[in-house]
Amino acid sequence: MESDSDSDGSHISATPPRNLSLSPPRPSPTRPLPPPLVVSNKSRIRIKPSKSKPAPSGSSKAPSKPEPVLETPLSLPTDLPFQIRRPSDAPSVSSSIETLPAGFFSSSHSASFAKIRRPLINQEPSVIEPVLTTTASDSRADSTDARTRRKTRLPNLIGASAPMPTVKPRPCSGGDGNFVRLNLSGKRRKFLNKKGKSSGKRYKRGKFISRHEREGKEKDIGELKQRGDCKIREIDCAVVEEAVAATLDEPSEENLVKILKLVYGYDCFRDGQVEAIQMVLAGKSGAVVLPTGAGKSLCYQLPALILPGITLVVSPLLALMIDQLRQLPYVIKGGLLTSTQTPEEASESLMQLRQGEIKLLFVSPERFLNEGFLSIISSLPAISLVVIDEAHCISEWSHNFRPSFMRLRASLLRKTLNVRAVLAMTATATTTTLDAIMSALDIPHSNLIQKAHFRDNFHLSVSMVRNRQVIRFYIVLELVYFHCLNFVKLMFEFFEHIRMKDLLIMIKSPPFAEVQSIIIYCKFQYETDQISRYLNDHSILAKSYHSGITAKERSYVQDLFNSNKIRVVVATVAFGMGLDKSDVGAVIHYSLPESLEEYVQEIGRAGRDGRLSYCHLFYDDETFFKLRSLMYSEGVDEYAVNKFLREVFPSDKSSCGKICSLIKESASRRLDMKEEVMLTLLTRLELGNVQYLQLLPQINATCTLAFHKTSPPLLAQKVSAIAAILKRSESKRGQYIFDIPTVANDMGVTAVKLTNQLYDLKLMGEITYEMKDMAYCYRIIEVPTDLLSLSEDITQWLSEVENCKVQKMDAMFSAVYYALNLCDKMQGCSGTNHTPCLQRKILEYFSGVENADFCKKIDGQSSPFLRADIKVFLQSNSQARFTPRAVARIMHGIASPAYPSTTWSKTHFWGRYTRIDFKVVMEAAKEELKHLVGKCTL
Ligand SMILES: Nc1ncnc2c1ncn2[C@@H]1O[C@H](COP(=O)(O)OP(=O)(O)OP(=O)(O)O)[C@@H](O)[C@H]1O
Repeated sequence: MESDSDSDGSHISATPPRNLSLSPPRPSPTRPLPPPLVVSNKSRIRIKPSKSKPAPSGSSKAPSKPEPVLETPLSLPTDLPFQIRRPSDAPSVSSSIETLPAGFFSSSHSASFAKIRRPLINQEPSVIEPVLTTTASDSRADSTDARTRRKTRLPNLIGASAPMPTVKPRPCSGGDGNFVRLNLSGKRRKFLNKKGKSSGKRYKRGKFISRHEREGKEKDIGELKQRGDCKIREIDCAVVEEAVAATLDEPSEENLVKILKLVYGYDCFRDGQVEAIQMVLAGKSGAVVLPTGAGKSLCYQLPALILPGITLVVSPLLALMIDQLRQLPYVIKGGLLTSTQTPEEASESLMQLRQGEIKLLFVSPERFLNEGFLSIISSLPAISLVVIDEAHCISEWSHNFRPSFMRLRASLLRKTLNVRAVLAMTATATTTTLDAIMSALDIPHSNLIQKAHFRDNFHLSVSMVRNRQVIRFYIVLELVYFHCLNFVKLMFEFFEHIRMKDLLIMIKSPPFAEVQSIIIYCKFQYETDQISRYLNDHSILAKSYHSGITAKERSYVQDLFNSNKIRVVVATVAFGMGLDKSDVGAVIHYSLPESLEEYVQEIGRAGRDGRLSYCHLFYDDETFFKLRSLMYSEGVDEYAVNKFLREVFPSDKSSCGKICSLIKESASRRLDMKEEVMLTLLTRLELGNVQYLQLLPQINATCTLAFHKTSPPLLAQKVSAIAAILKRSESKRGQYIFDIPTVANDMGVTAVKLTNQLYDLKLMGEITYEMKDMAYCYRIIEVPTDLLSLSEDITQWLSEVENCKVQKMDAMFSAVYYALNLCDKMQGCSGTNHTPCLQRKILEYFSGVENADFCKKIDGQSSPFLRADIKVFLQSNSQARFTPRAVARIMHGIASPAYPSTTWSKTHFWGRYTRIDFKVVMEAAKEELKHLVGKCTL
C-alpha cells in the first residue's frame, strides 16, 4: 500500500469486479417521491394513506384503510429485509449487557457515555461539545444503577425531542483547533463569490464597504484580535502550565482531571484513559485496546502536553492525521510530516520542531524509511513518547496490515531514536494480533490496558438480500447455457436495483428515517457512486466517498457531512478509520465487510455521542463469494517468490553495499505479483531474522537528460556526476537516458544525493531532465546463500497470511449466519434485533475463543465439471503459459498484474468457480497442468 497517502487501504476498490459496468438503469429524476413507507413485520411494503402521522411502530396490524401496495417488480420475500421498530419499542440494549466483559461499565465508563440530548434537526455544524455534568465522584455513586440509566438512553434520532444540554464553554479549543498550522505554505485563502471570482467588495450587513475602508478596519480588528487573543491565551496558558507542572511532579488522577477540565472541558476520564496516561507519564511502554470512540487520542494528547520532550504519533492515513491535528486543543502545539508535503513545507515543520514549537508531531510510517528524517529526529531534543495509532497495522495477522508499519520495531525506536516510551493503540486487535504488536514493540504483557471491544449503544441487525433464490436459478442457467451472459447481466442489473430499493425503503422508514447522519458502506467504488446517485434521485442528500476521488473532493464530502449539509455518505472502507462525527446515528453495510474487525471499526463511527445508534447489514451470498475469492488476490507461489528473489539479488556475490532498484510496474507484470506484495517481501528481507537488504526511499529509476548551456564533455570535466552519467547513458536524439541507481553505484553515493545534484544543475540552467519508472530502491547487505530454502520460508509465511485473511472472512460469515439462522433467539435476539448474538460472536472472536457453532459457507468440496472446464480452458488458451494459481484466479474472477481482467474476463470461465474453494480449484489446475507438459510453469 502506498505511503501515507490517504489510500483506503483496500485492494478491492482498486480492482473493481467484472460487472463494473452493470449499473442499473437510473430512475428518472422527475419521478415523484413515494410517500412514507411502512414495513410490516411480514416484510410487505405499503404506502401509508396519510402523510402526516407516523405508522404505529413495529405494528404488524394492517392499517384499516385500503392501502395501495407499492409498485415493485417483485413482492418482498419473507426472509427480508428487516422489521423496523420505533426506538421506543426496540428492545433495550441493556438486554445484551451481560455479554460484555467485567469492568466495562465501571464508573468512569458510564460517566463517559453520558446522555447528551440534542435539539432536533441541526442544519448548522454542531458546536455543542459533549459536556458531562457528573463529577468523578458522582459517576462512581451512579455506577450502581448504570443499567437503569442505560435503558433510558436516548436514541440518535432527529425527531427525539430532547432538551438542550447545559453548554459549557470549552476553554481551550477553538472551532478550528490549531488548523492554521496546517497552512504551511503560507498561502492566503481567497474568498470567492458564486461565480468563483474573488470580489473586491465585501458586504457589511447589506452595505458595501470600500477596499480602503475595509483594509483599515481589518488592520485594527486584526491588531485588537491579536492582543485580545494573546491575553486570553496567556491566562489560559499560565493556568494550564501551572497544572502541567503540578502533574509532572505528581501525576495523580486528581491533577490529571484538573488538566482535563482546563484543556478539554471534560469532567472525568473514560475507562482506561487514566491508567494509560499514568503509565506513559511513568516512562513505561504500553498497549491500549479501547473500543471505537472511547477516547484513545486523549491517551497521547495529555502526555504530549505534560511530558517535556516531543511526542511522535505514527498514523496510517493522511486524512486521519489532518483530522487529529485539527482537533488538537490549541495548547498542544501540533505539526505534520508526510511524504506528500513539498520540501519547503517539510523543512518548515522540521524547523518548528528544532525550535521547540511543536510538541506533538504526526508522521507517516514511510518517513521511517528516510535516513534524513531519522537523523534529524534523533538529533532533536528528547523524544518522550512514540505513539503507534491503529497499531494493528503492524501485524500481518490483522485485517489491515501495512508493510511500512513493520519497520516500527522496538529496536529501531529505542536504539535509533532513543525513545523512552512507546504507546500502541487500537480498537480492533485479536489476541494473535495483539501478541504480534506487543512482541514487535517489546511491550510487556503487564502493560496492556484492554477494556471492552465494544460499546453498548449499538442496535445491530442483519438481513438477507432478496435475490438469493433467483440468483441461484440463473447461475444454473448460466452453467447449462454458456451463451446466456447477456441475460445474466440483465438479471444482475435488475437485482442490484431491487437491493437499492430495499436500502431506500430502510432509510425512509423508522427508525432510520429519523436519523440525521448515516454512513452506508459498500465494497466497490462503483457501488458508492451508483447508490449515492440513486438516493439523490429519491430526495436523500448523499455523496459518495472512495479512494478513486481526489483528496480535495474527499475532504469536501467529509466537510459537508460534518456540517450536516448532506445526510448520507456512501463510502468504501476509505471513509472511517478515526472519523469522529459524534452524531452519526446509523451505519448500514450494503455489503458484507471482510472481517469482524472491519465491521467493528465501521459501526464504530456511529453513536459516538453515547446515544443509541442503528447498524444494519445486508447479507448476500454473491458478495460473500466474490469477497472470499478476493482474499486470494495477493497470494504468491514458491515459483514466483524464487523468481522475485533472483531479480532482487544479483548473481554476483560481491554486490554487498550496492544500491539496486526494482521498477514497480514492469516487475509486477513480469512476476505476476502486486506492488504491495513486492513491498511486503522486501520489508521482510530487511526486517526478518537475517537482514539481507536495507530499503531506501522509492525513486524514479530512469532519467532522460538534455544539456542546454555547456557541452556534455566540458560539463563532465567540471561535474563528476555528469562524467558518470555519460559513461552509463544511452544517447537518443540528443538526450541521454540512464539508470539512476547504476550511476549512483558508480559514484558511491545514494540515489537521492545524485538527484539532488541534478536538481542543482537544473537550477543553474545547465540541464533539464525527466524522471520515470517508480521503483523500490534498496542497498544489499547480504546475498542469501540458499535462495531455495529462503523462498520456501517466505512462501510458507505468505500462505499463512493468506489463510488468516480467509479465516477472517469466514468468521464474518459465521457471525452473520449465526444471527440469521442458528441463534435460538432466547437472549434478547429477535428477527430484527441481533445485538446480543452478534456482540457475543464479536467478543468470542476477539478473545480467540473457538466455538462449535462456527459455520463455513465453502468447504473443500469440488465440482464434477471443474477438471473438464480447466482442461477446455487450457486447450483454448494454448498460446499462454499458466501456473495453477493463475488458472484458479481466472476461475475465481480475480485479476492479477499478468492476467488483467480487461483481457481475461472475456473468457466464459472467468469467475465461474467462486463457490468452490480456491485451493481446490488450484489443485485441480495443478493436476490438469501436469498432463500438459510444457505449459506448466510450476
Ligand atoms: N474523558 C472524556 N470525556 C468525554 N469525551 C471524551 C473523553 N475523552 C475523549 N472524549 C471524546 O470522545 C470522542 C472520541 O474520541 P477519539 O476520537 O479519541 O476516539 P478513539 O478511541 O480514537 O476512536 P476510534 O478508534 O474510533 O478512532 C472525541 O470527540 C473526544 O473528544
